[in-house]
Amino acid sequence: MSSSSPLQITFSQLTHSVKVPMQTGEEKDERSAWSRLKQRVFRKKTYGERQILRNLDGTFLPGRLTGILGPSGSGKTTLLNLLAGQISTGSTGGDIWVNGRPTTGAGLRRLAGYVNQEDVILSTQTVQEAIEMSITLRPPPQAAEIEADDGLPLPAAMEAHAAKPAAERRAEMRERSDQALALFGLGKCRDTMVGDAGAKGVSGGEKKRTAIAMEWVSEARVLFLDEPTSGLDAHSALLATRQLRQVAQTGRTVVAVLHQPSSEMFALLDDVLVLLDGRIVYLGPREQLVGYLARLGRPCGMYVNPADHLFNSVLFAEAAADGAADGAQAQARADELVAAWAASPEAAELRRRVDTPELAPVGRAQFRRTAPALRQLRYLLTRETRNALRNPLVLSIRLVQSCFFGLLIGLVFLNTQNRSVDVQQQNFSGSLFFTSVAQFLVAILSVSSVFTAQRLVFQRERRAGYYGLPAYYAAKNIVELPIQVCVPVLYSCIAYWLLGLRRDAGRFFIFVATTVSLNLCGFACGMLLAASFDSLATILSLLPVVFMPFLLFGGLLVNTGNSTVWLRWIQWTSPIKYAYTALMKNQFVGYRVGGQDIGDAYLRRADLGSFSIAANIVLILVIALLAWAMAFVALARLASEGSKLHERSARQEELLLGPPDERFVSAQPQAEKQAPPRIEPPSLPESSDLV
Ligand SMILES: Nc1ncnc2c1ncn2[C@@H]1O[C@H](COP(=O)(O)OP(=O)(O)OP(=O)(O)O)[C@@H](O)[C@H]1O
Repeated sequence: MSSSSPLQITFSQLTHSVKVPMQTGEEKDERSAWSRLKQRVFRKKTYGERQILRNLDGTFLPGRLTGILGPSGSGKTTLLNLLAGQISTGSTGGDIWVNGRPTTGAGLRRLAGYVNQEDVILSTQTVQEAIEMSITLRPPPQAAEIEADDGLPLPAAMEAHAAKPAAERRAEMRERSDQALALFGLGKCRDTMVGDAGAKGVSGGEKKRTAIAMEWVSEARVLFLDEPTSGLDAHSALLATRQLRQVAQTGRTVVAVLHQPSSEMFALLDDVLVLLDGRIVYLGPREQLVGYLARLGRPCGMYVNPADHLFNSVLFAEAAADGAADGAQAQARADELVAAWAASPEAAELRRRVDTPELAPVGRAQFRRTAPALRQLRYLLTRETRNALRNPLVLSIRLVQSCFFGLLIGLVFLNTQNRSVDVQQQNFSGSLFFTSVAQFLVAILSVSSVFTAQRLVFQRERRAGYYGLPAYYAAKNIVELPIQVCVPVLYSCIAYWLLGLRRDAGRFFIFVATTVSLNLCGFACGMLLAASFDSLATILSLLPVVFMPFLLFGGLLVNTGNSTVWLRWIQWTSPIKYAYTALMKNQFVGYRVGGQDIGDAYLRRADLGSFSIAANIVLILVIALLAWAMAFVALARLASEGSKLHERSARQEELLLGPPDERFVSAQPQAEKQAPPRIEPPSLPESSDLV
């Protein structure tokens, strides 16, 4: 079955460089401070290329755990991200192959699971829910699909699985998540929420293992992990490495960047890649590293951790000897180590492996898949609802806030209808303006603060292929909708009657419709801001710039008919103005006090335009729709930001499914091509083996 085929990743002459601003020497001149400032501000910045990875040749083998080691800044994360298709900045050169088929990071991303340093998981999910989300939204290939790779049409095979009764599929999912919980030692905390800095949940180690388990259950045949043990205590780090080794032993290709592995952790590695200054100084079996270093004249003592020896006595030899690393000396040492590696028999053996890779076919069932859109939507609706309910503080603050504003405005302008004509005009217009401003502003702030906190989760999940943007956006809006309706309804029920606005059910419903539309508009604008800027601080500093013109042209502060002509257009962009106009017309059209018609005359003086109430409400909704659409586009950009997620994805699949590169086919005997080595499906270790 090709789904069990091992995947060997090979790369040759891999380079990566980024543009960095050039350091121009500061002149020690006698020019005035002003001249120096001018020179600084107006000087044209020049950029130079910085090579982060330099001509790397290597291979990662299936069934083996490879550890990438090296000093900070040596390019470990860059290499991992490049292969996992997580980099879009800079320029990349060289070749990458999977089982001899040419590909790029974008192609590998269709096959590989990726765990980054941050372990971003929605904080209100429990460990079990997070793992089950991965199974539901990124279902592993079913037996039928694997068979399909051997001949049957794949869609038919997928349909066969989808046709299984829901209960049966649920039982399969539960069984799979139980296996993951056992394998990664997460049984004890299965029902604990993941948590975040604000609300403590599982421990750092458990969170990391949950992130790994989420990739494991998706059955990706390749796993890239960036520092899966950082921040863990020695025992948890060892446990995590042991689990990675077990995952590798099921035939998967596992590559992890490791920092300072202990001797026990080091002993669990099958292969080691040592990077220095963006170049390889060793790549091969772990057990041969010590012998190799001894041949370089750096023998490792019997009771010394080889990883410590590597760092302290080989990579940083000069620093150890002299107490400080001189730049030129360090460079010379790096050149020497790279040259020694290039001339070594180990490098020749590696070259042979690079030139004669595994050629087993890559199957369609090996590509990572996302569940059908409807299943995504159903799942996300449940998750978003659960998330809202598990954040009762946020929900209750919004409701309490609404009551507070309703009471505040109601009590300040209590029973305005019993006051004199002048006071009524002033109080009603003031309170209706306050209503418009408060409803709009509170909606913007509440949604942008909540969503900026979830931005990273969305970005990571979207990139990891959990769901499509339409399903996410629809679920987010559907779950938010009742809240955006309840908040203004609550406000209206309190404020309308306390204020003494016209006692007429029709007018009350118009008041509610206006505040609800305005809330929805504020919600959409908040989403747009949160999708466009990455921090709440940026949004808060930008908000006055956007908000003040809306406020100024909101209808109360400036009589637009008499304002500066070329600035009047701003009023047509202001949802506050439309809401205020609708509320004012609702109150003042035909409003009579003691038989005297005071409403229409007042409205004429206010010069709020000729649009009807309905037209004003429709215009608020049009702005809301525009902001919604723009927020969708901003989210789409956010999801693909920093990655070439969809880059020629179909073309990459085609290449991976196609025949191996000619150069490898001619290099290997015919017999090997016909009968690729087969790795049996994973057999799960007993959980008791793990600790
Ligand atoms: N986009 C970029 N622009 C400029 N420099 C970059 C960029 N990406 C990486 N670098 C630089 O490339 C070098 C390698 O970075 P990388 O993150 O791969 O190192 P690392 O070995 O993973 O380090 P660490 O162990 O500290 O995480 C660093 O000096 C880093 O500053």
